[in-house]
Amino acid sequence: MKNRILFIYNPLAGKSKIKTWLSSIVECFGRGNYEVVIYATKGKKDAKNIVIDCLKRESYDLVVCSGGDGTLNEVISGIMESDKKPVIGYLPSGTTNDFAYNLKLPKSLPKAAEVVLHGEVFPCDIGVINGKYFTYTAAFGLFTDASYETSQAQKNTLGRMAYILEGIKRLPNWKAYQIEIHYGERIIKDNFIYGMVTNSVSVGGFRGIAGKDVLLDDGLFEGIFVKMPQNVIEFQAVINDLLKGNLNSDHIYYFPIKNITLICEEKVPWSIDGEYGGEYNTIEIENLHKAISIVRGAD
Ligand SMILES: Nc1ncnc2c1ncn2[C@@H]1O[C@H](COP(=O)(O)OP(=O)(O)OP(=O)(O)O)[C@@H](O)[C@H]1O
Repeated sequence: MKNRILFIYNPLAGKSKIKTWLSSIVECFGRGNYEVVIYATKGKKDAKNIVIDCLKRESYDLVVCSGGDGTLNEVISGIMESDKKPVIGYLPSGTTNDFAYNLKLPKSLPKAAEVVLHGEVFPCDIGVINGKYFTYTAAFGLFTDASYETSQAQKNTLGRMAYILEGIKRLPNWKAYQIEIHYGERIIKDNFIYGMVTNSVSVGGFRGIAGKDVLLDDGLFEGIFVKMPQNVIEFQAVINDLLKGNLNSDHIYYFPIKNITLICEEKVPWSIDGEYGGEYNTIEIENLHKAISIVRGAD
């Protein structure tokens, strides 16, 4: 009997790059002796629902998705909510593809399809934030709403520049949240303009933003929380430190996280893997150690 691939792609992700390569990808899977079941997503949550539905009815050896970090999040969430846990393959075709950078995947989609068939399967940590899964980042504050409020049309025209322009528009309106952070035995109370819990060397296309110690399977996330600057010069210095991954700054709390709770009197909007994740007073985040199996490329 042939091995089976469930292949889900977002036809609008990035600049609809997938449409050029669809046939080459299916041919590649065919050469690998796989039977391929294909779905194009039609909107939000579609990828997640397809995974849950298909895995309920049948068995697949691989679930492969093509799209950006949002589509990957939905596929992983679908697998996390299913009883079956097939290996995940990823063909990055989104705008920034942050998580793909961790997986050392080629930019060429047919080459990434070869990696899906012949790469290394490795167990990867996944995050859960108030019951929702995340692959590589959960964040609040400065710029984070740009990640989900930038329109697909803008992204399709300008690529990653669309996110940067949306981010710049928000610069004059930075806001601080008074938050109590509980992790391990420690409690931190401060005013924060930005916070991120991440498992990625790249966030928003900025490489090295989470420091040099990122491992996807160590059971730990990197936590980065930026205190409110006192003036514009301090603000500029903090942004520079953050974007350069200079995290040993007096303005930044930076520490490893297994579990964390954040409490704020006002509701804080969160971005989860670059999509809108809801607004909360209390946030609980946990690292689910080696919860999924995903294919990665070689160095
Ligand atoms: N046919 C569709 N029409 C509109 N939205 C879709 C469609 N298919 C999927 N989506 C939604 O679009 C969102 C963003 O998609 P995705 O992450 O794949 O691409 P992207 O935004 O271009 O890439 P990136 O996340 O790297 O910026 C996802 O949350 C997904 O649910």
